[in-house]
Amino acid sequence: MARRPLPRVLSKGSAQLARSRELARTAADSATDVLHPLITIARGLRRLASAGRRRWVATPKDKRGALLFLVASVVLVVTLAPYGPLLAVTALMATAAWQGRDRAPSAPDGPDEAQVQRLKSLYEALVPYFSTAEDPEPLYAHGGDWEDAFPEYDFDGTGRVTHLVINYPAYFTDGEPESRARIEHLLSAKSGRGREYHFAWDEEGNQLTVRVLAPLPTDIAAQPFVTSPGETVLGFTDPTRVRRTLPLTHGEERRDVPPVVWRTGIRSTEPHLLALGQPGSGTSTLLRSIALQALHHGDVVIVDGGGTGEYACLTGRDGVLAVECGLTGALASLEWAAQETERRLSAANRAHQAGDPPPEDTRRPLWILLDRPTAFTHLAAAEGREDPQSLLHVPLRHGRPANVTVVVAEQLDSLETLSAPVRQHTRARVVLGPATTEQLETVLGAPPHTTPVDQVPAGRGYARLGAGPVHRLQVPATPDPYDDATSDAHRQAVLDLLPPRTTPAEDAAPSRPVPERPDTEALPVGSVLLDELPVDSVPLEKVPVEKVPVEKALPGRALPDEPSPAEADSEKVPAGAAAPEDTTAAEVPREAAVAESS
Ligand SMILES: Nc1ncnc2c1ncn2[C@@H]1O[C@H](COP(=O)(O)OP(=O)(O)OP(=O)(O)O)[C@@H](O)[C@H]1O
Repeated sequence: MARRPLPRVLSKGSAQLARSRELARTAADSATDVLHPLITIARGLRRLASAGRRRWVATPKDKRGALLFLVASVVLVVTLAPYGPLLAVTALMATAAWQGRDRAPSAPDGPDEAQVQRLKSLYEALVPYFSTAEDPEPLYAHGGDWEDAFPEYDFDGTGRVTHLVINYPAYFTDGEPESRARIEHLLSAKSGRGREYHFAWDEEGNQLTVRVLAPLPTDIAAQPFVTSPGETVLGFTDPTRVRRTLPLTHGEERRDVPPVVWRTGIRSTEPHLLALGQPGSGTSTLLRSIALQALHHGDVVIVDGGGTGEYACLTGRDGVLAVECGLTGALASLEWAAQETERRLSAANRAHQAGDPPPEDTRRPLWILLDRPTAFTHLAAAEGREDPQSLLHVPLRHGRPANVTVVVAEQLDSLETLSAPVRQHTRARVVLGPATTEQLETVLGAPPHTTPVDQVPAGRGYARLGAGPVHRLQVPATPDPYDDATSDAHRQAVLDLLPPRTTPAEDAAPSRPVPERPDTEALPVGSVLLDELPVDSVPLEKVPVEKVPVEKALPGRALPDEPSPAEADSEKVPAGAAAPEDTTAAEVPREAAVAESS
């Protein structure tokens, strides 16, 4: 996002201030140049005086008389000698100038021997890639001159390259991803592993700029972010691609960090998101972070296929319509969400035709957050029931004008099990945790311009909004507050963001009778059913895993004792059981449109 311009008065004032500062700086520089000899002599006199004082203090008291006599004799001789005072003052000034000279060792002009060795070895390593036998004047040749090839370089304190500009011949195939990847791999290996490098290819100028990226901050906790409605902070990134910053607090400290902001709603070009990662990479944490932000302005339905109760803290909170951990509940909630999307669309259409603004009840954002939906896919196939993913088709396809947003978190290995609409309509993408370049490219649709590192902290990865640039991403720490391993500060940060409970804890005791409810089919399309449901919850500190069972509230439905899908997965699905047809469809190419996060 472009920075908002300063008000005119302010920007004019600051321009004048900057000009005055510049003038003052120039005047000070000129004065320093003119007065430099005087400054040097004054510094020398000061040094001579302090040396004299030291000498006087160091002289034993009984010898001070003799010393004083010697000095007085010299002064007398000098005074009486022809031109003596003049010569003495000249000698004193010369000595002071010598003593007052700047003694700081001047910085070496070029690289030291070890640095030259590093640059030479990089140059030699690049020769096979940047030379050809037909080139009459090769820029790269064994034993050749590296200085023409590397016009700019910088090293850190340990002597490793931190910035390098590389000239390469025009015939190098810099338009081919494979050729680039080879060079990038070689440079990151030769410049020192364990760091992340950013590569900027200037195809016009035949120059490659390599930069070492500072690690992204991993200590940013969940907190209220300064964003507009419709903006969700996915995490934080480098300042190179994103010019906007968000003011954040970190304990006592305040700092500005560039965010990756995802825009949803009617004008969004990537209204739904897919987050993928290895187990434990932090996709559930990302979903929790999104849920906490979504609850500021909207309602949330959570479908948790992982079945580990990671969203229990949201159960019964204001705006949380359901937290489903079982197949029956997931199906009921998603069916309702599909109907609600249709209702909103037709209500908005009727209003458009009547020339009215969209009705109020179609404007409040509705978020459908699914964690590991493929766990339900396997379970549904084993039980011969409908795949919950098939119910996402309507919200995915028509969600944008209806203010319905779908976020899916899944494990990388299950990408193929995601249904075609999920892969097609989720144009905002996130990959967290370790991933190969091929996996990143498959999910994001483009390779990142940085090298992946071996050790990735939880919540670290890449994000791409539509066809925009690939950003490095660090998700803010938003742990499950009921997890024993969560630190007190992080737990409190999440608890502070939770909306109040809609259902008081005492009312939501497990013994509370379930009210009589009509069957969903009998309800008028769009009835807000879920937010009136009882919440099986007990006081915060006692209950980690409770859900809002839609099915309990629907007397018409059978209520089997459901195992968590994760368990059922392993128990009921025979190894190699085929998934339903639509879930094994070949990878649909990602049509991307974009959004720049900044
Ligand atoms: N952004 C983050 N900052 C700090 N810690 C994180 C972050 N993301 C995740 N973690 C920590 O990493 C661990 C795994 O996170 P999480 O449960 O979100 O991963 P996951 O991908 O959903 O894994 P699984 O599918 O196995 O549950 C948790 O202990 C969590 O607190």
